[in-house]
Amino acid sequence: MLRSCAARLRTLGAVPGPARRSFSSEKATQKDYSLPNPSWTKDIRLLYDQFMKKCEDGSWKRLPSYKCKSTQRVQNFRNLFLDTKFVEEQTPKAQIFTRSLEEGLGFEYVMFHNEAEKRVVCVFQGGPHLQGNHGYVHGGAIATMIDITAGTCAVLTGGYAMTANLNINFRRPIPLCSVVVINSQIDKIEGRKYFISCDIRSVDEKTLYSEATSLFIKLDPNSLK
Ligand SMILES: CCCCCCCC(=O)SCCNC(=O)CCNC(=O)[C@H](O)C(C)(C)COP(=O)(O)OP(=O)(O)OC[C@H]1O[C@@H](n2cnc3c(N)ncnc32)[C@H](O)[C@@H]1OP(=O)(O)O
Repeated sequence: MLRSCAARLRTLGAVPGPARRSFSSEKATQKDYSLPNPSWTKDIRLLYDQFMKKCEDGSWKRLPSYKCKSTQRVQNFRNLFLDTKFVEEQTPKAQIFTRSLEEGLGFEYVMFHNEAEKRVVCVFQGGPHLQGNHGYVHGGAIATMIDITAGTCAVLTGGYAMTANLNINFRRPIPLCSVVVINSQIDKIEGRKYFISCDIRSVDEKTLYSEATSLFIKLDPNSLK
């Protein structure tokens, strides 16, 4: 399975080689990583197209994704919650964890948000550098994807929030390089507490790979002090 996966990535030019073009850090920060790239398989492209169709009436929105964010929301977060010295010294080097691997080798995904339904759906293709057991995606990588999908749902609904609790049942192993759909939904909001459930299914929805419940706490200015 891994060999065919690597061969496919080589054919597509996604495996880095000595002659591979490297982006300057400035360009890398501006590239939207949630758009199709040559490492995307037929399945992820198909789902991408289906969700883009759903975006046409405005009920769903594709969420752009960058290695480093410099939006107003991020600036405000830094001002509210981070020490100035830390921001100056550390944040220029910072990158979003799930965008830190080479194209096609790690986390390939695109998220869509439905504001009315308080849902975020993530279409995810786990590349060969996410291996845990042979041929399968590492549980930590699965947890990461559940966390950012549910976290995005919390943040888009309520503002700055952090994971306080995450419970996952891993039902079936996810084959490396396959495509799965992560569906997250806000179940309940109690004050600053956002209870979000999540499941991961195969493209045909027949296989349930994982299910999770989570608690996100909306940050207040004293949360991180
Ligand atoms: C778009 C971006 C997507 C990002 C997705 C990625 C998200 C992450 O990776 S976050 C990283 C992992 N998480 C962390 O590091 C968070 C560490 N924890 C913390 O900093 C704090 O505990 C924090 C911020 C969650 C809550 O602190 P604080 O704001 O002071 O809230 P606190 O007063 O303790 O609790 C608020 C309420 O939540 C409850 N609560 C807090 N933690 C828990 C918990 N683990 N389980 C159950 N209840 C909890 C409290 O009991 C309290 O309830 P009540 O109001 O009824 O008394």
